[in-house]
Amino acid sequence: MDFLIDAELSNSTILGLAAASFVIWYVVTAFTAWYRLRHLPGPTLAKFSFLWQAHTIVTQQVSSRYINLREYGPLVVVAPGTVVTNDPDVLREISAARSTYKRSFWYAGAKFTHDTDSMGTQVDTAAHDILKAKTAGPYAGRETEGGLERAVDAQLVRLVDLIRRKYLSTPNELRSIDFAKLSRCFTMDVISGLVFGKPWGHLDEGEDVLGWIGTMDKLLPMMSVGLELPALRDIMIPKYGLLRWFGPKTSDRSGLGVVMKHVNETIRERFQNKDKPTKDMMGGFIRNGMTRSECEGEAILAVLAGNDTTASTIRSSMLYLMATPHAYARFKKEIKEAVEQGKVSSPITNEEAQKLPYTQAVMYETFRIGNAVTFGHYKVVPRGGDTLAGYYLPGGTNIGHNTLGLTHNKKIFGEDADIFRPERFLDCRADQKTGMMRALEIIWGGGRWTCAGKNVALIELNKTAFELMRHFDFQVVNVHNPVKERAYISKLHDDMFVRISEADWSCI
Ligand code: HEM
Repeated sequence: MDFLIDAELSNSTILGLAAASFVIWYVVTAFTAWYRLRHLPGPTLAKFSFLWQAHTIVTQQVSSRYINLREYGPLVVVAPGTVVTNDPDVLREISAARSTYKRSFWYAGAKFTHDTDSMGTQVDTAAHDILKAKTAGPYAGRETEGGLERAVDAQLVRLVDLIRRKYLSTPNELRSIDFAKLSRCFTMDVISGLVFGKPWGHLDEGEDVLGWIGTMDKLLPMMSVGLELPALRDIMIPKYGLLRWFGPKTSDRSGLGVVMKHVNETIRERFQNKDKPTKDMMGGFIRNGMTRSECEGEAILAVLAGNDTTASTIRSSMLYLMATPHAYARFKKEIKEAVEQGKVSSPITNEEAQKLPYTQAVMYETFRIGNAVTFGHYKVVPRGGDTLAGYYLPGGTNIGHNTLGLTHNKKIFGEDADIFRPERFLDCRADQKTGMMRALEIIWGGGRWTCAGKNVALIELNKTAFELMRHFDFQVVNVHNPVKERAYISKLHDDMFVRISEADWSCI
């Protein structure tokens, strides 16, 4: 009996000791984190705890809170040992070609499988650079039949055709369509067509054929919280972490596993038929010596990074145009004149689009205010520390993009930075325009970390709004709730119902 009481006592003593150790550990680490960055501004809770970020994401306050961080200045503490900036010069400096900043472990948190790293999740700089070099040609369109532009054009033609077939409204019939989904179908077929030479078929009938869209809607919120909490990353990502047991698998009946299975089977066939080279990105990856597992990782990354980012910007362009009558009319007028004067092909070429001032202003204003990326992409301050924007940052500090803050930075974009006004790129001094363009440029990341799909995205953005407005007119169906937006590490949209009708030029 005495023996049992002793055992109970010692068990509760052990529990008590463990709890006390945890509290001491937490207090010491929280104090140390605060002490190291005590000279920097930021929300008080964020200086001691990751709760500020977790709360921001879970309560859907990413957009408002990250934009309002501008009140604190260029560098703001958002979590222990973690700073974000809305200053494009700081971002340019840390990502410059010769910079010694490395990626933080945050990037590894975006892994879907424990044993595959892609260029997007690889935190070792040398290993990242090797993958970047092997994928550079394919991403530049050097391996694509007819080049990147022809591949985008093919999907644009299918998008216009799908709208004519299924979604065109007339005075006698309202065919309301969720443009949030339609825009994702378009970018999904662009990227799958580029990677595999044949689109997955989202634009055949406007359906989420592999279930990717629905899966990402569920996964992104969890992924966004997981990325920001180091403790969670530490139990998920390592070799024997939870991802190994609970991550998506090709044997799954739904979700990401289904897409992975499809991707992996296509790649297996490619490797079995290596003697029959193909003119697409995957063919290029294989010719550049990438292993099967590397090809699998890069294919999923391309779909992940290349789908909703661009789709989100495209639907923002349509939404902001519909909500801004003068911009809608002015854009239409430029389209009408360009077509009548024979200045543009069908579809418009990238080069032609770049010569149309208002088309460019709409594109850049949408890229600014409707950008899909919000914050993150942390790099680590090298040992010895660094001084940025006048603040000393100790070595080991994570510093990341506050893209929302940057795109709403009033010092760069003007006092009315919170509204959509394409004219800001036209009615301004040359130096102001240069400042705005330089700020937008770093949204893609800089140096070795620059977005690999930037050229693809810019081609899509240059053409899509122009072609849609050339053929059709758009109207918001639900004016009280035009769209449901959720912001995580990137933005998600649902229920953006629009009425699309044949373009009516009589009032332009
Ligand atoms: C509006 C559209 C897009 C935006 C705003 C965007 C933005 C970004 C950003 C901020 C990064 C990370 C930079 C960093 O780590 O510092 C990135 C990386 C990446 N993006 Fe994009 N992106 C877009 C479209 C695309 C498209 C269409 C593709 C594919 C065709 C793509 C493929 C990638 C890849 C593969 C990476 C990883 C690059 C690396 O690890 O070096 N992105 N993108």
